Amino acid sequence: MENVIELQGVSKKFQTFSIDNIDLQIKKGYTTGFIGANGSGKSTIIKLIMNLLQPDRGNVKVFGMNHANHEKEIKSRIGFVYDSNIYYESLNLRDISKIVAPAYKQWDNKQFNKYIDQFELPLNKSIKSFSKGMQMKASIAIALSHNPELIIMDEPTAGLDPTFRRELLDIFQDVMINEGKSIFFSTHTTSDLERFADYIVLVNKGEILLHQSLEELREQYVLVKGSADLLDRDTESHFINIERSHDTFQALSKNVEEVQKVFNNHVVIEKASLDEIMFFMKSAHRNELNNSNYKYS
Ligand SMILES: Nc1ncnc2c1ncn2[C@@H]1O[C@H](COP(=O)(O)OP(=O)(O)OP(=O)(O)O)[C@@H](O)[C@H]1O
Repeated sequence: MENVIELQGVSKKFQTFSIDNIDLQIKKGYTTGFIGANGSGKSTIIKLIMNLLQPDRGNVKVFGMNHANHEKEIKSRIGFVYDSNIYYESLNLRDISKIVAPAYKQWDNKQFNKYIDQFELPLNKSIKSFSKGMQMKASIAIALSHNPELIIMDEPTAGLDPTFRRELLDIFQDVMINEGKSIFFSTHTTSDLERFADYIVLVNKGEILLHQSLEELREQYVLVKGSADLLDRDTESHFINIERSHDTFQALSKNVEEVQKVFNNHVVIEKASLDEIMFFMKSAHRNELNNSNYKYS
């Protein structure tokens, strides 16, 4: 299967944070949701993909090309929505569209005006008078109006009200029906992903903890709830991570058959939500870092 984004052995070190030797392949024609706690490295990885940051080591390819030799072509084929306003604040949308349009061979002014109408944005007011949600809508309208093959977004639904968020997801779904397009976006709103992502990438402390199809995640991961006295060294080994309260526990497992065999019907087994998978894997990773013998997958 063809990849639109490929990171090979990519490392980037800041003073207090580092990404160390990561590999990541994002498949063409699918929506991939990028999740992880605050400060886990999502924006940094997106900036590396967009060449807004350069890796200390490793290789970043988009559409099979390196930025060093093909930056213009790569950027012209990407619709990029960044988590803060990258346009001049004193300009209005009419001015911005005039500046942006010539940069893209495929700019579609009719489509742009359609989005501006649909998103109820004013063309003549300066961007600085826009609310955060309006700024995000403006970025999305611009990103979608040059017929990009790949849409990369850093928290596009942040600051948007639930009604518009829903509308926007429908727009992205429409865009995806157009064969061959790919979406890669970071979010903290996992319910959005449960509705329309094909693949999920989970990052924690600059490491990719998980990259799987949403369908597989739904099938494999279960949340197990039971009485704490069922736990001992052997039974605990069937879990990725366990959260204990006084006399009960909740735990994440990837192997429902094993759990059923070990605990019979003494535990309750439910499908794990993305939030639960994220929570338990993140703390399993923390335990693993504290105790290098612990293995969570
Ligand atoms: N230019 C920089 N210089 C130094 N440190 C940086 C720089 N950019 C990011 N960091 C640090 O890298 C870490 C990861 O930040 P990043 O913005 O990638 O996280 P994130 O997962 O996008 O977070 P959030 O969900 O809160 O937006 C943070 O600790 C941040 O302070």
